[in-house]
Amino acid sequence: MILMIEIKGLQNLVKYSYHPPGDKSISHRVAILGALSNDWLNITNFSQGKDCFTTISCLQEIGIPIEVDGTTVKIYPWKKLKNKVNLDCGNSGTTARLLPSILGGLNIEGVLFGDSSLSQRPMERVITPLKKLGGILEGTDGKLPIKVERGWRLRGEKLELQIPSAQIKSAILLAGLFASNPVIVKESKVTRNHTEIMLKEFGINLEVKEREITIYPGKLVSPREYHVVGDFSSAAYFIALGLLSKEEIIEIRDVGLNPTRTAFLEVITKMGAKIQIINEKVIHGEKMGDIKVFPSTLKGIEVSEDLIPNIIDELPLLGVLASFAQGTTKVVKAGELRVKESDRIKGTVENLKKFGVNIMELEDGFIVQGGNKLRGREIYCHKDHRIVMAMTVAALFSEGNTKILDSQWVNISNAPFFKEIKKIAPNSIIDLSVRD
Ligand SMILES: O=C(O)C1=C[C@@H](OP(=O)(O)O)[C@@H](O)[C@H](O)C1
Ligand SMILES: C=C(OP(=O)(O)O)C(=O)O
Repeated sequence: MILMIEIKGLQNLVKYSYHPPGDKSISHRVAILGALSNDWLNITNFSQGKDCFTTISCLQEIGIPIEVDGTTVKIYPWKKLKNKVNLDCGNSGTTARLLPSILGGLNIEGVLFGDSSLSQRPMERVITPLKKLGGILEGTDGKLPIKVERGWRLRGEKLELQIPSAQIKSAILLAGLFASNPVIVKESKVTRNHTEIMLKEFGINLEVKEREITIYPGKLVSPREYHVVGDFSSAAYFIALGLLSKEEIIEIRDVGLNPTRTAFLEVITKMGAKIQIINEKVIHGEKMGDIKVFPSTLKGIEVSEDLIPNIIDELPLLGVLASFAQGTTKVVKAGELRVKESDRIKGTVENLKKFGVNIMELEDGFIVQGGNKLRGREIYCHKDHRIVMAMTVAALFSEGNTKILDSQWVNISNAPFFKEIKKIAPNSIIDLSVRD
């Protein structure tokens, strides 16, 4: 694994067809629903991110028989689960926020904990709504560790969410599977809807009216085979490379195009990006297709507030693209970025400033004055995969060399990231890893 890298900027890029790894959000969910269905399930193109294997090892820890062979994951029916578990959720917010509902629903006592980053992230946002449904659980000052007790008696309630978060919505919907009556969740803004789509794929009766979702408790039925579409968020870095390149170099293949995930495409198109979507189809209710990316001259934009939840993980990358665009780009109402794996507003602003970008930090976003000429630097990405990948794009279009001190964190969502980057930028990546 590459631990520390140096990136030589402004080298020749090579034409490449990028197949992103399986979608991270969908992989977490299909592993969880597969485990709950208590039947066989063969999952192909499972995510290559460590976070999804964290979910798998937590499920194995509670007694679900799961075999992993590369990107194929086989889930088997189970007879007896453990009564009491300690679950290490590592760096993964999705794991820590979705699994309390599973422990409660399956009547397992447990403690969920995580690494130093995850231990700083807010958990009250799932604890409070789960308690309203009848869940018995407690956090530690609103954070991890979370202690889940046995004996949940979940009832149907209508919950209105103030924070736009697919993880909170999904925690409630998963608890709804075990409730005595239908559970209704009303979102303040549309967030990614993979849980809703997948629950239907597993035979659950679910109604969606605008931002209001009703789940009718029921037994999950395994589809037996599930192919995960390519991860749009991983593809975004490669789309950015294709836009900034002087020549046409990138085509993205078999990528998820669920509209609640692709606000990045909407925003960059408004900035002047030339892209073409082809070969669209739907699998397991999820839209997918190929994206052709053409070199583009970009202009600054004010990102619409309503789109923020659907572009949230791509905002550091948008900061990078805005650095090369003409004019001003403004991102506001994105305070959620401060409570991700790191403070992503700080990490984006601090690092782009090092590259020489004219960027200003706001409480809930940032303002970039475009038209910058970037210069390579030594940077630290606060052990955050999305910051490492965004800054790699910046480094490839900077003069001189950039050293990324903590590049290994890409493995959280996309372990083969640098292997793939080397195929597009063969002379740009120098591996500085020190191995024993
Ligand atoms: O549900 C999910 O799979 C995710 C939801 C988002 O988090 P929030 O729910 O906290 O917005 C996103 O940032 C994260 O990468 C994955
Ligand atoms: C925020 C992220 O994930 P999680 O919340 O699952 O840690 C992410 O992948 O950018």
